[in-house]
Amino acid sequence: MLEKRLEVSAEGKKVYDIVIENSFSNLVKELSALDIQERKLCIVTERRVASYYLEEVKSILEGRCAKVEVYIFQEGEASKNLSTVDNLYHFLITHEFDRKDMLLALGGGVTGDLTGFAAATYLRGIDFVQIPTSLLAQVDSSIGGKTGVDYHAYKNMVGAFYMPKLVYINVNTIKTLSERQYHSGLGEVIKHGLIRDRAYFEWIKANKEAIAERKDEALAHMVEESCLIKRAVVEEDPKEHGVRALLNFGHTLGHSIEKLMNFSLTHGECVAIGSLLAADISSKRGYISEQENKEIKNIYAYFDFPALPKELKAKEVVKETKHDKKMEHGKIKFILLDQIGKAAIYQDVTPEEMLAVIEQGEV
Ligand SMILES: NC(=O)c1ccc[n+]([C@@H]2O[C@H](COP(=O)([O-])OP(=O)(O)OC[C@H]3O[C@@H](n4cnc5c(N)ncnc54)[C@H](O)[C@@H]3O)[C@@H](O)[C@H]2O)c1
Ligand SMILES: O=C(O)C(=O)C[C@@H](O)[C@H](O)[C@H](O)COP(=O)(O)O
Ligand SMILES: [Zn+2]
Repeated sequence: MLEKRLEVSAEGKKVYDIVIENSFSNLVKELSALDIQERKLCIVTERRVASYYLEEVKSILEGRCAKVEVYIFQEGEASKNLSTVDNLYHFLITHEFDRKDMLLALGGGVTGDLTGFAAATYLRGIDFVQIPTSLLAQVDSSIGGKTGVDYHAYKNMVGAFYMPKLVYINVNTIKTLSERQYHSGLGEVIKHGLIRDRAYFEWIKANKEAIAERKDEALAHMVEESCLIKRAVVEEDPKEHGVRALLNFGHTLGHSIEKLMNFSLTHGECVAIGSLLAADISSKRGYISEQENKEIKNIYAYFDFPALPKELKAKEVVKETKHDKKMEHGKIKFILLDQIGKAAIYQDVTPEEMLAVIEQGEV
């Protein structure tokens, strides 16, 4: 039985727990600590996740709170927009949700991001809980309070920093993910090793078969280690004034590709492509060695990440980076690797450097 608890603090005070288990058995106990007895709960989820987990989660909550409502939307990044949030607001209003009620985000990063944003803004803020079911959401998006939606395909353009009251992870839900979506989550997992923790990167390399086979021990270790890394960064810099930008490694070009491909590639796949390109720039600058760059390429190759789509025009990919949220006074804050396990922010990466690594066609 897996039972881990990581406290997430801000300014020295605990804000919420990340509970890592391998079932939903303790979900009610954890929610009861948030006084759900008198509160209405709205499970926000999407069709695919609902087909796997809604009945189980709903049935264990029924009778434990004032009422359980369910709001279901169409799965996929194309739903992460204001229109879905608008429909959710309408649902909450017509079902008379008030400030004491609570939203539960049951699903991947799309569900967590949009539910968190609705919670941040509905009635100027109601409580919400993250119940992440994808690997990506368990290791990354459910932690740290970045909530939001895409706006006309511009990634996460509208949002708020808004903390959940609890992150409840059932690691076993990873088992029902498609191969593609599982690998997508590994895009963020490898990022954690690259930016912050060489030993974790080495562990990923040494355990790649167990990771690929989704062995219980490998999943438990990977989710916990990534949560520890993400927690450390967001505790240090909750609102991305500094070090939190390192979590954006691979995202400057990754988000451009995600938008230009109209979400036909997943977020994690685009982050992986963006990470390989950022590693190439780091290598060309002599920050990491060719050998280190090869090690990075090998691990992404092992997990079969897609190549940069041929139909993309390098100039358009670079142009799109102008909409990055890390832009300051017209200068992009680009994350490069000083070494494996150590990333840094650079404000002098030129469009030509980005063009060169895209056009060299090695990714
Ligand atoms: N807020 C943050 O800090 C943060 C961090 C990283 C990514 N994100 C955002 O997260 C999103 C990507 O998250 P994602 O990859 O989870 O996407 P997602 O929510 O679309 O889930 C991916 C796919 O997996 C399916 N799925 C989810 N859980 C499942 C399960 N247990 N079994 C079977 N299928 C399951 C979903 O139906 C969907 O088709 C992007 O929008 C990205 O921008 C946010
Ligand atoms: O938590 C963070 O901070 C991150 O940057 C994590 C990223 O993996 C995530 O994709 C995030 O949503 C990107 O943020 P954005 O501010 O670039 O939209
Ligand atoms: Zn990401």
